[in-house]
Amino acid sequence: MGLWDSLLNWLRSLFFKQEMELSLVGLQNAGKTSLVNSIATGGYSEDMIPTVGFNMRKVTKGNVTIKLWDLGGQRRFRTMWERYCRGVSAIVLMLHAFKETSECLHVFKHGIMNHGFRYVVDAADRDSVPISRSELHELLTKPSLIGIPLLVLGNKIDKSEALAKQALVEQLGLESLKDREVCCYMISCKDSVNIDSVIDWLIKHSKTAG
Ligand SMILES: Nc1nc2c(ncn2[C@@H]2O[C@H](COP(=O)(O)OP(=O)(O)OP(=O)(O)O)[C@@H](O)[C@H]2O)c(=O)[nH]1
Ligand SMILES: [Mg+2]
Repeated sequence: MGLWDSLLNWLRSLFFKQEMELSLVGLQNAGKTSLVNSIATGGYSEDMIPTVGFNMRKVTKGNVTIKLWDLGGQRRFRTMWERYCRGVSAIVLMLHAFKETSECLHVFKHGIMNHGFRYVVDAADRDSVPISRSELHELLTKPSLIGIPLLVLGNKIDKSEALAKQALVEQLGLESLKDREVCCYMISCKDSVNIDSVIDWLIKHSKTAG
């Protein structure tokens, strides 16, 4: 980048500061805190501690300061989601979407957990799409959240059992959401797949600071 371009960018950043606030919701183990780390530093770790309550992180990308409310996904924290979604520029729903294979169903129907088996998923993972669907639709019925754009992120596409985007959109019933903008990306925090698209989407939804 030339000196002139750098100077222009610097001037632009002085005059066009943007800011946004968003809330990350989704079941436990979906990868919400991993996404925050990925956006903030590009780092990734297998050893994550479940979020208790919530964390707030501020991340700056170019001219945009993003205030992220990273909410705990365990059942006892889900009643807080609505409070932290009020007035934000966007709601981000994250989930790990795994398809149910016939072998997988067999394992669960017969209550066998064979650790040599290729599709070893725990019960919470197996149910994550239907539970995410009902939590999402319940959240979005709240009058305080009408019209807030929704970004759905299907995480962990590095895994072979990950669902395809179309299947995820259908299983979450996203097409029935008519009162707001809805967008969906399939991502991997582990392999940094589509994290750039997520950041671009967020930046497009920021507002000029008042
Ligand atoms: N394979 C794979 N694992 C991931 C990915 N993203 C996150 N994980 C793993 O998923 C686990 C849970 O990640 P967290 O970021 O703590 O999940 P969370 O949604 O913040 O969970 P709560 O805070 O309990 O709501 C961790 O072991 C991560 O390493 C991914 O893209 N691929
Ligand atoms: Mg977390």
